Amino acid sequence: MQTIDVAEALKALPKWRDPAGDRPAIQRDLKFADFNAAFGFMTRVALLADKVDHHPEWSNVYNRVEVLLTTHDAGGVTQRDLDMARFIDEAAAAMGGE
Ligand SMILES: C[C@H](O)[C@H](O)[C@H]1CNC2=NC(N)=NC(=O)C2=N1
Repeated sequence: MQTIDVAEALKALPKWRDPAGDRPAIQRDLKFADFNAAFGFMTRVALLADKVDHHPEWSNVYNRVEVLLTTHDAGGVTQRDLDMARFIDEAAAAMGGE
């Protein structure tokens, strides 16, 4: 799949940033009211991720979730990451995350 320049991808995703690691990727850092809301968000995302076989790299500490998206096979950010980022933004909003 064709890769998309990270800076270009971020123009359409105001809540996301460039993690500036060793691979091209996009990242969003989220905070929820509590663990229950954070894990509810992760559950929503996990169900879609497995369905579409595109999985976030993420970590959770209590009410915080860090999500990184990249497409391993392509070695960069692709449309699949942008689609997942949009879903994540919707799921985060639904669970009161910001
Ligand atoms: C074999 C399987 O299709 C691949 O490993 C999938 C699984 N989930 C994935 N998730 C993400 N984020 N990037 C991938 O390239 C990817 N590849």
